[in-house]
Amino acid sequence: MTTTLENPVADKIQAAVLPTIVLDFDSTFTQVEALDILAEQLFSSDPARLTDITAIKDLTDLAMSGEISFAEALQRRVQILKPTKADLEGLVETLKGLVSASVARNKEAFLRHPGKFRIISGGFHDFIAPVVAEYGIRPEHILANRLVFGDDGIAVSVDQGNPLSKDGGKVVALQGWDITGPVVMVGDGWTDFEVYKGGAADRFYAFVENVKREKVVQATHGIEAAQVVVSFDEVLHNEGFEGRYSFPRSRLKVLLLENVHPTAIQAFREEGYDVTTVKGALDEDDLIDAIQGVHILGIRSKTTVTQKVLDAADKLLAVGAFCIGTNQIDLKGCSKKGIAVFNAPYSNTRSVVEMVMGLTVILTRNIYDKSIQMHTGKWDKSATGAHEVRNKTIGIIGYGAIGSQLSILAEAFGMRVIYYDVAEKLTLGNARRYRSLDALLAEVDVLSIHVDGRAENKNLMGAAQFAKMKDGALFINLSRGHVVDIDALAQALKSGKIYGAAVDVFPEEPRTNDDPFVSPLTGIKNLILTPHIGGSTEEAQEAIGEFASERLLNFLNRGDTTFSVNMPNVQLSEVEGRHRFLHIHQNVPGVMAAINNIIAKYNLNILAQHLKTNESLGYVIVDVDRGYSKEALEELKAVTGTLKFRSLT
Ligand SMILES: NC(=O)C1=CN([C@@H]2O[C@H](COP(=O)(O)OP(=O)(O)OC[C@H]3O[C@@H](n4cnc5c(N)ncnc54)[C@H](O)[C@@H]3O)[C@@H](O)[C@H]2O)C=CC1
Ligand SMILES: O=C(O)CCC(=O)C(=O)O
Repeated sequence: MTTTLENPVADKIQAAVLPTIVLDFDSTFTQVEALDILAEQLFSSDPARLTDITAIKDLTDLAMSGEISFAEALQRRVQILKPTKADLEGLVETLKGLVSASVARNKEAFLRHPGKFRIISGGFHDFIAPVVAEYGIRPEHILANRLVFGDDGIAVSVDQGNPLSKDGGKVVALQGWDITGPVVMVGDGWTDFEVYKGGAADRFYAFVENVKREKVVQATHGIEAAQVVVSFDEVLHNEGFEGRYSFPRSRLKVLLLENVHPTAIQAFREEGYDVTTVKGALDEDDLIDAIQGVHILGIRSKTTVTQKVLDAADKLLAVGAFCIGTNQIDLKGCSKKGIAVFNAPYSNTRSVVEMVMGLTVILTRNIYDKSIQMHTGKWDKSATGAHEVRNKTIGIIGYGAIGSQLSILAEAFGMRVIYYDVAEKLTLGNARRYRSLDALLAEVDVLSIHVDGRAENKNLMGAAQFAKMKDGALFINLSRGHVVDIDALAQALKSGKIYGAAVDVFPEEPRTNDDPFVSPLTGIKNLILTPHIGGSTEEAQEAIGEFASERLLNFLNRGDTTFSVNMPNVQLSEVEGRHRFLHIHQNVPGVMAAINNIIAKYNLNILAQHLKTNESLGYVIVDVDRGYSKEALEELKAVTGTLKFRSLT
C-alpha cells in the first residue's frame, strides 16, 4: 500500500502563472489585532483605563464581524488610543513576535517570491511596514491607513483621503493597485470577504488559524472560489507556490489519546498539524472508528494497537508511545504496513526509580500500615518490624534503563545491589550480576522487577519464584502487570512469606479514571497499590511530551527515524532547497535496483541517498534537486514491495 499525498487543486493551477497573494494584516499575517495589543500596552498598568482595553476590543470585534461600520470603529479606536510614535515602536517589536505560526514557517516562500505577497489592511502603515519588511514585503506593496499626528506628536485621527479609512475601502483600494494576473485574498474578517465579493479578488481564503469569524466562514459556503483554511500552508499549496511543504500540514491528522501532555499538543499545532485529543484510552472498536484518516496516533500504556486497528488505519504513518513500554502495540503488524513506531525510552526513567526508592523505605519501615492505623485513630509508636535500608540487599530483575538507575540510587542509600538480566549489561558501581535468577531470589531483602513487557515475561514471578525468596522479603513491581502472577503474590503476602509489597501495574487496568479497579490484591495488609503512576510526574510527562512529539515531527517533516523501535534508524537533516523521497518497503531483493532504475530513467539529479534495512523493512531516502516529474513519483510508488511512499519539499 502506498500513502498518496495528492493535491488536485494545485495540479490545475499552472505553476508558471502564480497569483498575487494579498494578505490581511490583523489576525492573519499576525496572530492578533494590533490595536488591541496597543491598548493593552498603553492602558494595562493604569486601573482607571482598564475599561478602555475592553472598549477597543469590542470595537475591533464588531467591525471585524461586520456588525458596525469599519470606518466608525477605526476612528473611535484612534480617539481612545491616541498613540505616540514611540508607542508604535513598542507595538512593532511585540508584533514581530506574534506573526502567525504558518506565516512564520513559510518565510522562505515569501522571500523566494518578492512582489507576489502583498498586504491590504484597515490598520496602519506606521506599524505594518516594519513587521512585514522581514518577509521581503516592500512598503509599496502595502495598502493601509496612515495616522495623522498632532503637533504634540500624538495621533489624533486617520487620514480621511485614504479609501481604506472608509467602509468598503479594501475593494476600492485593491482595484486601484498595479497587479497583473490573478489576485487571491486571504483574511479573517468581513472586509476581506468583501474584497472577493466586490470583484477585487479572483479567489478568497477565510483564514481561521487565529480566529474563526462565523459570518465570514458561512459566507464562503457554496462559493467555488472561496475556501476556509486553517493555515497558510494550504494557501501556498493550493495556489501552486512551492512552500516548505509538499502537502499542507493542516491536512495531516494527529490523534492523541490518554491525556498526552500539552507540550506535545502544542508542538504539533505549532507545526501546523490538525490535532485531536482524547482524555482516556479507546477500546478496540472505538479506536477502529477513530483511526480512519489519521496520519499520526499518540498513545500511552492503556491503548492497545491491534492488527484489527492497523487494518482500519488507512492513512497511518506512525504511532508514538508517549511512554517507555511498546508491548501494547502490535509492532510486527506495524512493520508489515511500513508504519513507524516511536517511544520515549528515557523520559520517565528517573520518576520510576525515585518511586521505587521511596517505596523501598516506606515498606522497610512499615510506614504505610502505620499511617493507615493512624487514620483509624490508632497510635502505635514502636520500632518492631521497622528497619533501615542501609546494608540490606536489593535484587533487581531487568538491569535496563530503570534497573541500572535504581542500582545507583540504591547504592547511594547504602544498599547492596545484585541483579539478574537475560542480556549482557554494564554493571554500575559495586553492583553484582547474578547469572541465576534462583540464586538472586534466595538472597534479596527487597526484590524489584524492571523487565520489559515482552510476552515471554508473562508470570516471570509465580508461586515457585516467591517460594524461593527469603521469609519476610519485600516485593516491588513497577514494570508490567502480566509479569507477576498476582494470585501467587496475594497468597505469598497473606501467608507472610512476603512481608510487604508495592504494585503499580496490573494485568487488567481500568481504561480511564472513571472505570473501577478490581483485583485479587485489594484489601491485603502491608501492600501498597498505586494506579500505574511510576512515570506519572509532571517532569516526566512534560519530558515525554517533548521527546515523543519531536521524534514524530522529525519523522513527518524530514523522514528521520532516529529512536524508532521498529524502523531502521536513519538520522536526516532538514529538507532545504531540495526534494526528498521517502520509500519504505519490504526487505526483499531488487527494490533498490528498481528505485535506481527509475531515478536514472527520469534523469533525476541525486543530492544524497541512504538505504538502511532491518529484518523486515528497507528504508530508502533520496534527495534530488528541484526538477522531477509526477510520472517519476508514480513509478516510485509502484515499485514492487513498496509499503509507504512520501515526498517532502
Ligand atoms: N510503572 C510505570 O509507570 C512505568 C513502567 N515502565 C516499565 O518498566 C520496565 C522497564 O523499563 P526500562 O528499564 O526502560 O526498559 P529496558 O528495556 O531499558 O530494560 C529492560 C531490561 O529487562 C531485561 N529483561 C527482559 N526480560 C528479562 C527477563 N525475563 N529476565 C531478566 N531480564 C530481563 C532486558 O534485557 C533489559 O535489560 C518496562 O516494562 C516499562 O514498560 C516504564 C516506565 C514507567
Ligand atoms: O504513564 C503511562 O501511561 C505509562 C508509563 C509506562 O508504563 C511506561 O512508560 O512504559
